[in-house]
Amino acid sequence: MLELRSVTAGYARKAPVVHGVSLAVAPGEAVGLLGPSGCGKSTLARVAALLHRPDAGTLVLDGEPVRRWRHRAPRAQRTAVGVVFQQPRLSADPRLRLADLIAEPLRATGRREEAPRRVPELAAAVGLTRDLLGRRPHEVSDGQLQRACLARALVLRPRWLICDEMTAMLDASTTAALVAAVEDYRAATGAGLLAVGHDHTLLHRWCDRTVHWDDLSDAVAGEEGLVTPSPVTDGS
Ligand SMILES: Nc1ncnc2c1ncn2[C@@H]1O[C@H](COP(=O)(O)OP(=O)(O)OP(=O)(O)O)[C@@H](O)[C@H]1O
Repeated sequence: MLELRSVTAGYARKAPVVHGVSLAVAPGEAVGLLGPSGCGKSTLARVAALLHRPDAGTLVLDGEPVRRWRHRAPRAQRTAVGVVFQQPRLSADPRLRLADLIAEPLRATGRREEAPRRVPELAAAVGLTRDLLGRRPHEVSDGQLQRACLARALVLRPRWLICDEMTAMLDASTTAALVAAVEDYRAATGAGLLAVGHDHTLLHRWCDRTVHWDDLSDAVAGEEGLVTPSPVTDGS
């Protein structure tokens, strides 16, 4: 399970943007998270991806509470989660050719020898042709770069995938191709998915269930006795 338990998070201790939010994704399950702009979905997605330490509450990955975040997180936890953001240009090193961008996590985890096999495999899975793999981000379209970012997110075979508005800036055919690539990956590996977005129609079609931001806070769930807040104890 990927469990967010009573998570409070934000950018200033005294003014959190996420207040006591709980959400669980089961292995193999696809959960869509809907909510208005600015409510805190991306912040919660970053907590789930171990990129943002919550002020309170717990992230539990496959039964293990996460105690350290970002580069301090244990490698096994860090690599269990793949993440794709809305704007590929903000998350892609402009100096890297797409092939190297896809292979980046392999190099970072000492597995660079897998790149010659994994990069072409993933390029085919996300619909990137060979010539595009030799180009740098400024030489490809947003859709092509997002395909490479999805391939990068999958290269370590994560058990959990977080797609934060992955297709928000893409046309219908690229959206369909990326969703199909995620679903093929999930069918092959049993990975769970948290897909964040605004597009009700897409998320309803894509996911096993969708949840709305307004229904996630403990103030709502607590009425049913579902959650107990627990403090973050360690790490940053
Ligand atoms: N790095 C940051 N520093 C300070 N405040 C931030 C930062 N990132 C986001 N915020 C603020 O936190 C709040 C929640 O932002 P977040 O991006 O999580 O919302 P969202 O629901 O994902 O919005 P959208 O759907 O528009 O992407 C917003 O008020 C935003 O201005």
